[in-house]
Amino acid sequence: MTTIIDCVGVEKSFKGKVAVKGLTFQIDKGEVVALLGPNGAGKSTTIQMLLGLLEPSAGRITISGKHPNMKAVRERTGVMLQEVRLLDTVTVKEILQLVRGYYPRPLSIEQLTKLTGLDENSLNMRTEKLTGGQKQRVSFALALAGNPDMLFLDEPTAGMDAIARKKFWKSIGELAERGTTIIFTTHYLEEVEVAATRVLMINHGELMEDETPAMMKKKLARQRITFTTNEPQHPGFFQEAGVLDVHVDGKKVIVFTENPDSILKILYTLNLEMSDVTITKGTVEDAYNQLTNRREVS
Ligand SMILES: Nc1ncnc2c1ncn2[C@@H]1O[C@H](COP(=O)(O)OP(=O)(O)OP(=O)(O)O)[C@@H](O)[C@H]1O
Repeated sequence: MTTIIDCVGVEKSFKGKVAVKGLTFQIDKGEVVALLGPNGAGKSTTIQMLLGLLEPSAGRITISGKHPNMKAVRERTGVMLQEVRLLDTVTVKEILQLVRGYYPRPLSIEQLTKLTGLDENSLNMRTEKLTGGQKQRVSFALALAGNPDMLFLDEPTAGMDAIARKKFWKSIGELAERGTTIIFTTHYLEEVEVAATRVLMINHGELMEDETPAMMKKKLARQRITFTTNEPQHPGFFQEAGVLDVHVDGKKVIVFTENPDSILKILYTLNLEMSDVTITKGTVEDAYNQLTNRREVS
């Protein structure tokens, strides 16, 4: 594995207020990394430091051994930041051509439209006439214009409709298959399951977890056994070892456990009438909520 991003003991304070604390991680070529954390956790600040737009107050960031704002690094980097600002009075095609011109080996306009879903009609539109969704596509096309081998995406799908988001992650998948290294933030946790190979979880500016989405789910997510019964308060639901929590709502019971198979066997031995039995696997969202709640409480 080739390390591309090396972040060692990175800190950032704004007027004495700490936004990022002692971040240390390495990212290898081809990884698709989700940077997760609640509002204000320090994700955007971290991305801006990785891009060389903000200088760390302490610590060191190198990209393939170089400072992030060196030309050789910027030429290989594509960026979508939260706020989309485009030059006015030019057409989409003109702005794409302009930006392509900065790079030694840009993608063609055809490749860009294919990856981003921009159509002929929007290529000829002036940027100030674009809808929010079209602006997002242009912003994505601008990020890809230089044929980057590293992509930084800060909440790239915020404000996209469901179809646009699907198309976006399909293209990200294609880029990942070609070996593009991708770092993104999102508040849509299902996107983490679809796209990420690794999750870096940040809270209060500190790195809390560094693992795959599957590990995160396995380690943290509780699974649910849901059923309906005439005896929802039966002590057996509450007392079995391996039962983490029980919610009762009328006749409906939800048993939370990490081991649904063995708990289900035990529930059947109680000889109750149980119907509508379902097992729901934990999601990254559940895992994330548990993790955040746990940290807030502790
Ligand atoms: N330019 C700035 N000046 C002062 N404080 C800042 C600045 N940028 C960020 N902060 C503060 O640093 C902390 C981390 O902010 P950051 O934007 O990195 O969080 P985030 O995880 O990206 O949040 P969100 O999910 O809301 O985008 C917050 O307390 C924020 O108010």
